[in-house]
Amino acid sequence: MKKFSVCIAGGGSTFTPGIVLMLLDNLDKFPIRTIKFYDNDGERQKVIADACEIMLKEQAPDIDFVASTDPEIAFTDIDFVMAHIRVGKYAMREKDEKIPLKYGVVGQETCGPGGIAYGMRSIGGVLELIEFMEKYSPNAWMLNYSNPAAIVAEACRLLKPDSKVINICDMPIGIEERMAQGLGLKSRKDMVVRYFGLNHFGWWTDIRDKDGNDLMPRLKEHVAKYGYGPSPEMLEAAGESQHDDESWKHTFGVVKEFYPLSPDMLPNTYLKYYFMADEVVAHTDPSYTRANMVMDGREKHVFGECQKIVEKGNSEGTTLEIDEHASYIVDLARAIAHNTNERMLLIVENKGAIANFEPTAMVEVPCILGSNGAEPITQGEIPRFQKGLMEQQVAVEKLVAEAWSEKSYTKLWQAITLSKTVPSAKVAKQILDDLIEANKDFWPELG
Ligand SMILES: NC(=O)c1ccc[n+]([C@@H]2O[C@H](COP(=O)([O-])OP(=O)(O)OC[C@H]3O[C@@H](n4cnc5c(N)ncnc54)[C@H](O)[C@@H]3O)[C@@H](O)[C@H]2O)c1
Ligand SMILES: O=P(O)(O)OC[C@H]1O[C@H](O[C@H]2[C@H](O)[C@@H](O)[C@@H](O)O[C@@H]2CO)[C@H](O)[C@@H](O)[C@@H]1O
Ligand SMILES: [Mn+2]
Repeated sequence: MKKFSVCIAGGGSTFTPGIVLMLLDNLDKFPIRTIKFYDNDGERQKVIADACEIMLKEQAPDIDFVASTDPEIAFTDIDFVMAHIRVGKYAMREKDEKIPLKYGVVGQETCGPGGIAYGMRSIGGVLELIEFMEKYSPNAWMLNYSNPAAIVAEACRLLKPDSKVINICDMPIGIEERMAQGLGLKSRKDMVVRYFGLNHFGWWTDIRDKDGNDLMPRLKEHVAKYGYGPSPEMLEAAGESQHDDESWKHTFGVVKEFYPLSPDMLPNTYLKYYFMADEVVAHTDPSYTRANMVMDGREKHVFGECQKIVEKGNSEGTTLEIDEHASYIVDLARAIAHNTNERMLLIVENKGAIANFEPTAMVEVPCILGSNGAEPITQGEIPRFQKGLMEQQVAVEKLVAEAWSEKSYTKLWQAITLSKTVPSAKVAKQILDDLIEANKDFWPELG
C-alpha cells in the first residue's frame, strides 16, 4: 500500500499528540512515510514536537519526522494537510468569550460575536495555509477542522473556490458516538444518518441501523429525558468514564431542554447558544470562561505530559491518549486516497442538497467522499422553523466572510446585529468596537 506524507498545521495544538497517536494506531489502514508539523509559533510547537518525535521513534521509527516554522520545509512533498490552527491562541479566545459577556451576550468560541471575532482571525490564517499547500504540494488535499468551521468554509468557497479543501467538524461524530453507546451499538458506524444544517447548527432527521431499522424512537425517548447525557443505567455500567469534563457534561445533558421545540428531529448540542442564550449568559462566570477552563485543564495536561516525555526521553506511563474520536481524519484521508466512497457529514456548498435553501450556503449534510472530493446527498425540503433559523445564521456567516474580504465595518456590524444571540444594533456596535480594539493585530483594518 502507498505510504503517505502528512503535514499537521497547528503542530503546537493541544490536539496534536492525540492525533499523532491516533495516526500511529491506524498505520495498517493509512500507512505513513512522513509526518511534518507546521506552526507559526516555534516555541509552542517545539514542546509538542519533541515529545511526538520520541513517541514516533518508539512506535514507528521508519516514519520521517520534521517540525518547522518554515512553510517551504513543512509543505513540500505532502499528500495531506491536516489543519487545526487557532489564530490568536487561547489568549484571544478568552477575549472573544469575555467581551460579549460584558454586554450580557453569549461569549462562545464559535457561536455569536465570539465566533465572528475568531472567524475574522481564522480566515487569513487558513487561506495562507491553502496558499502554502498549493505552492509546495499542488496535488495535496487539506482536511480542515480549524474553527470556526462555518465561517472558514464560507471564506474558502468565496475566496478559494477551486482549492482541494474538505471542511469537517467532529461535533456530530461525538454526539453520534454517544447515541451509539446509548443504543448498545458497537460503533457510530453501525448507524446511517440523515442530517441537515450549518456547522454547529443542525438536526438529525433519520437514524437507522444497517438493516434499515428505525432507531429514532429509542433515541428520542432517551434525549427527551437525558439529552445526550447518559441514563442512570449507562452511568452505573460505565462508571465515570464517559466525558469527564463538567462543562461538556452540561452541554450534552441540556439538550433535553430544547429538544421538545422540534421533537420530530434530534438537535445539535450547540443550538443551546441560540435557544437558551439568556440562561447560558446567566450561568457563565464572566471572569472565568471556557477558555480559562481549557487553559487550566487540557492545555496544562497536554503540555505538562509532553514536557515529562522530553525530560525522561521516553513516553512510559504517559497519560496522553489516542484520540479515537479523531479517527474520522483517517477515514477522510483514506476516502480521498483510496476512493472508498465513505458516507460522512461534511461542510459543503449546498447546491440543492437542501432543496428549499440558498444554493451557495455552506451546509453540513451527509456526503459521499471519494477521490474527486465530496458529493452531497440530497436531504429534501426542510421545515419553516429550521429554515428561518438557518437563513438568519447563514447570512451572519456570509457577511463575516464578505466583511473580511472587503474590509467592511458595516458588514461586520450587520453580521453581529443579525446574530440571534445579540439583542440590538446598539449592543452589536459596542461589542464590535471592543472586538476591533482587541483584534488589531489580527483583523484587516475595517473602513
Ligand atoms: N472542527 C472541529 O470539530 C474541531 C474540534 C476540536 C478542535 N478544533 C479546532 O482545532 C484548532 C486547535 O485547537 P486547540 O484548542 O488545540 O488550539 P491551540 O491553540 O492549542 O493550537 C493551535 C495552534 O495553532 C497555531 N497557529 C495559530 N495561528 C497559526 C497560523 N496562522 N499558522 C500556523 N499555526 C498557527 C498556534 O500557534 C497553536 O500552536 C482550533 O481551531 C479549534 O477550534 C476543531
Ligand atoms: O471548549 P473545547 O476547546 O473543549 O471544545 C471546543 C470544540 O468542541 C467540539 O468538539 C468536542 C466534541 O464535540 C465532543 O464530543 C468532545 O469529544 O469534545 C470535543 C472537544 O474536545 C467542536 O466540534 C469543536 O468545533 C470545538 O472547537
Ligand atoms: Mn466543531
